[in-house]
Amino acid sequence: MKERGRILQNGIPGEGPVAYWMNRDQRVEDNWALLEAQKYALLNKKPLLVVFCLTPHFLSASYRAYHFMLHGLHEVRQGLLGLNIPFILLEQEAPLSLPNLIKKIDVSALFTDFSPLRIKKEWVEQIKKDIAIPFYEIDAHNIVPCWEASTKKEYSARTFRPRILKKVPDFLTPIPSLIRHPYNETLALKTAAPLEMLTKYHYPQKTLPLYGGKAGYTAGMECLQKFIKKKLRVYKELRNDPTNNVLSQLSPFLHFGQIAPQRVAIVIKKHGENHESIRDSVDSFLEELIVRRELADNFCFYTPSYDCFEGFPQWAQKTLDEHRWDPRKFTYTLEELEHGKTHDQLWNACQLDILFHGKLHSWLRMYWAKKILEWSKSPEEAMKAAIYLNDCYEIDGRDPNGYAGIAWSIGGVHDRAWPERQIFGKIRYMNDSGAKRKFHVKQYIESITSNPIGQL
Ligand SMILES: Cc1cc2nc3c(=O)[nH]c(=O)nc-3n(C[C@H](O)[C@H](O)[C@H](O)COP(=O)(O)OP(=O)(O)OC[C@H]3O[C@@H](n4cnc5c(N)ncnc54)[C@H](O)[C@@H]3O)c2cc1C
Repeated sequence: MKERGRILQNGIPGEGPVAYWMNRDQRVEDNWALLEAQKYALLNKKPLLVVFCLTPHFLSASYRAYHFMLHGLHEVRQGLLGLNIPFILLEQEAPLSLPNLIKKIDVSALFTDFSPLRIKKEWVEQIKKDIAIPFYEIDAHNIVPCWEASTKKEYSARTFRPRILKKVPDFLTPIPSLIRHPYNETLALKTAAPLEMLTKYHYPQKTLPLYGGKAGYTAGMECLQKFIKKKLRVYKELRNDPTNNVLSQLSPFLHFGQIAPQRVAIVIKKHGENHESIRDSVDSFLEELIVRRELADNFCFYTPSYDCFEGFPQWAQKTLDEHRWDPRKFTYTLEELEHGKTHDQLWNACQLDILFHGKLHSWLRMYWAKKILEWSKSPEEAMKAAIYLNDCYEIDGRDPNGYAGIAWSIGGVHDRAWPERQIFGKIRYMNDSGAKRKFHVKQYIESITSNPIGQL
């Protein structure tokens, strides 16, 4: 089998259980990091436990994101209990209190999943300093581990596609199941249940929860089945039409790792093999799920400043600098943007869609971010505003896909130079005439303004 993990630190194993620090991949099923931790524990005849570190503030996440995540973790805890694997929820200064726990119960080896984001990298470095046991990282979020897919920052999907597609057959393999763990860990530790945490902390209260609390592995797999049954057939043809939303709606489940991209790819591919007539739609969906999604991880992994102007390619920085002082016909404050109070009806509807529903259609996300560039005093300000709004309100925000998508829209990342114009320079421009050619703009606006279900 191909290696999906790497050693973060060698060390001297403790005498106690093996621990999996669950972070980005919040599921029991199809989780390579948990599977590897169990393999190690079985080999060494050790108990196994899972630790989740809860921080009441995470980037700009609001209550809606915590609500979705904690419901998913509730299901994780139940699933682990049935497999004789304790689930520990660490609070206080989590995850920096993880080394204390490791020492207290003499953990023999630590496993974690992979994230290319700065915050996780910093946590890993801090924890490495404070522990002396073996520490492993497994990429359970990408089909091809990020460092295997490419060893450098890729210029675009065109350069990344052939590299990753060459490796996909080696990694898109059947996923084994966990077994009921045969070695017991009797913890003298009292640990809280995820749903208790919903009321314990005061999370940023900007939004109502979404999906009626329907989060977690079961809800994610139901969403996948619904997509296959009702929308996949027309995915390629209608994917750019927000009034006919045929997208999978899987991104919240994928973002929190409640379902595995590898499982989604296996199920979709199998369905395509059995239904030749929808082959184009299957290929189009797998391009998004595998190539575009893993390209976003590649961007964040190899670009320390993935959320800043400095993360843009040189040509984009140059052209934006040349147009830095171009007059702006409209500028808006963050508050005006946040409440959808601009002159542009379509943009306001997009922003209300984000506020009410926590998820904007793919095509509209590009339009939404590009207008923020057009109406901000500088590209830096535009990046800051777009990232804040995306991370705070989008249920799938705080994700490499979001940072790459915003950097694509505002800073030409993974794109090429286009004919030059005011403010944008050579960054690709979008306007509402383009939107009108693609879909019924008025119908979209009405569907949002007449159906508000969230609140500020
Ligand atoms: C400005 C901007 C902001 C974005 N912010 C986010 C974000 O915060 N979180 C997020 O997950 N995606 C983000 N995207 C990417 C994309 O818009 C979403 O992944 C998609 O809308 C999710 O809906 P879906 O699952 O129904 O999509 P589907 O079309 O059904 O796609 C299935 C999966 O493929 C992946 N995918 C689809 N499109 C892209 C893409 N362009 N880049 C990378 N992966 C993709 C996602 O994991 C998605 O869940 C952003 C794009 C832009 C332009």
